Amino acid sequence: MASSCIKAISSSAFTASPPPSQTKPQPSIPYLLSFLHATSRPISLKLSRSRSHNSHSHSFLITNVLQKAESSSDTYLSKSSQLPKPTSSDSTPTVLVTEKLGEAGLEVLRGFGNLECAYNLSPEELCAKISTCDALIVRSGTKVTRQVFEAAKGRLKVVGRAGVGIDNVDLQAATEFGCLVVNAPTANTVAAAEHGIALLTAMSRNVAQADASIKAGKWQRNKYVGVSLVGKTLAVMGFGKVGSEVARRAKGLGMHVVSHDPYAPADRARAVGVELVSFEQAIGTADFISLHMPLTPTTSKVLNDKTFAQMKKGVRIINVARGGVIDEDALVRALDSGIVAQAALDVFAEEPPSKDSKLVQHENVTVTPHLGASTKEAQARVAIEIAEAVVGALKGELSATAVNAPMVPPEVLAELSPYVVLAEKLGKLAVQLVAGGSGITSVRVVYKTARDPDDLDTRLLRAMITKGIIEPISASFINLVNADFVAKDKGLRITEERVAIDSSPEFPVASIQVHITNVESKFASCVSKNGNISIEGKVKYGKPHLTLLGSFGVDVSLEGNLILCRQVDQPGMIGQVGKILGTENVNVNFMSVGRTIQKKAIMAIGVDEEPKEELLNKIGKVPDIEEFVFLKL
Ligand SMILES: NC(=O)c1ccc[n+]([C@@H]2O[C@H](COP(=O)([O-])OP(=O)(O)OC[C@H]3O[C@@H](n4cnc5c(N)ncnc54)[C@H](O)[C@@H]3O)[C@@H](O)[C@H]2O)c1
Ligand SMILES: O=C(O)[C@H](O)COP(=O)(O)O
Repeated sequence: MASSCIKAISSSAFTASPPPSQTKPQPSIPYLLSFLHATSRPISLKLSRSRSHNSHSHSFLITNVLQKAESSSDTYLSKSSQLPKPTSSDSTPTVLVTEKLGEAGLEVLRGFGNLECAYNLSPEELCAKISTCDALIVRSGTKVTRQVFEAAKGRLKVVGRAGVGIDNVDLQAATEFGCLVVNAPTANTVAAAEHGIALLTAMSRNVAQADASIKAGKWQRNKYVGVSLVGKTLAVMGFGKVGSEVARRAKGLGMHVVSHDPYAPADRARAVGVELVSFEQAIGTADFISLHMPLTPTTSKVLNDKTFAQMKKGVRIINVARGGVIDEDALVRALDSGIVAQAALDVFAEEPPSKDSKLVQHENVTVTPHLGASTKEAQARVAIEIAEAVVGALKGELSATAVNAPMVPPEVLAELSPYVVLAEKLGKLAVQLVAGGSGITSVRVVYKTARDPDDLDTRLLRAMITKGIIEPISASFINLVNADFVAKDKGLRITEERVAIDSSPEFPVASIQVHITNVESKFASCVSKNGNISIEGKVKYGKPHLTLLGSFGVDVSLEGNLILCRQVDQPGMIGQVGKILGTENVNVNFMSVGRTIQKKAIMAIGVDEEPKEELLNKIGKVPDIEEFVFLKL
């Protein structure tokens, strides 16, 4: 039974991590140190202060006292060069850089240990070399696969991605092999936004085509008449770091800017003079569409035959996000039919694209080879940021830009592990209940527990709720280290409360509640009396269960996918829905009907596979089903 004692754990969770560019060394954490340095001998270190190339901050560089003299030179290798013999003594860390990195970052690395720059390595060459390296720094062109981690034989401790997207790093394998992955999430934002604007303006005035024509000896003034930007509508799809910077700049060009981002706070958009609209409204009204969402299962091929057909004839598309958000074959068809007048693309589903790609060769398409982050300034910032993050990680410091890491002592992790799964699922579920267009800014988490505050470390649970909420809608990867930083960056405030209950403290938490405040829901039944989206979960028999949805008590195992229906509480409802699922061969793994409130009930159905849209439509048409929602877990 809940006692009346409610103790606020933190009113704001966002005091821990400054932005990466201002990050100073954090106090070392013993278990992280042992995690990172499990296989190496202790290093004698001294701290030296150096001016960072980022004019806002100073940084501490680490110099190895014992090895400095012999490790100051680096080795540049090309693909054809002989692979080097191992360069490090046991105690001097070796950092391998496999793609062009700014000189300022290389300088930081030289000051730390052995530096090797070996560009254009084949996968085999990378695997052959990696067992001599403690850290690896890559950009988007190097695939850091499971084979690389296997070949590292436990020596590789850190992978640094000099940029945002880490789709080229096998995170699961990195984690399995105990290798920390860090990135530089903000350093190239402006560069990517500027490239988006460069493509927008170049495309609208046929700059690339006219340039090629004149170089081919032609003078085609009539052929390359362009279109004006002023007064035209630009739809920014994804109002995150890059999207909001593009919007700001497009406003300066006199464009009318709307944005679709189901998860962006409306006030942040309003501050830039941008209206958040639905997906259909955005693509249906735009003269130009600029893509800035991450590549996730939800955004994969989000521009396809069906969505191109909803666009204004003659629309123009810009993509500096990820190639996979467009169905490239469908784009060729849309270009051929004239629905899309022009496209300007920096990114491709496969990079580099094949030489005879119809899309690349299309006369109405302008392409660049993934240059979004490639300005001198951005590359200098990225290089310093990633070099400092890698050096910090090799020293065992917490990193604000870590994207994976077992940061909790194993015994605590073992005890919390079912609650960790529950926390992530609750976050994932809650975010899917938010109606598009209403940004999430405030989340309240309530833990019912019999434990003393000192015996319950909620950082991991909070991080997992944050992960569940943010990861499905963002390019960000969340863990204990970066959860608060990312949440703050996205304008999401998470507060925690502990409700003391009078029972055995054997289990860390009796239940976890997640309340999302000030949003609209796409499933009214999950809104509690105080107007919040409210859900509660418990661990039962070691498995996560949903136990409360708004004011309805339910009991549903959080596995597979979930269909929630609100219905009139009367016999025969389960049979009707079950029959529809059965006819379509959808396997129901559980079903539960929630408590009756004013002759209403909630039916929760767990299904293994994702039902087709037609099937869901059929459920929606069952008489006396008042609302329903499908949720992916
Ligand atoms: N071309 C380049 O060189 C280059 C450089 C930097 C970033 N990028 C790419 O640009 C993209 C954006 O990067 P960012 O740093 O702005 O990331 P971000 O996480 O700051 O922003 C992504 C935004 O997309 C929104 N979003 C998620 N799902 C959506 C959906 N279904 N519809 C609409 N919006 C959705 C999120 O709410 C978020 O606001 C990423 O794919 C990144 O990899 C490319
Ligand atoms: O994700 C990123 O940061 C960009 O796509 C840039 O990639 P790059 O480092 O290969 O230029």
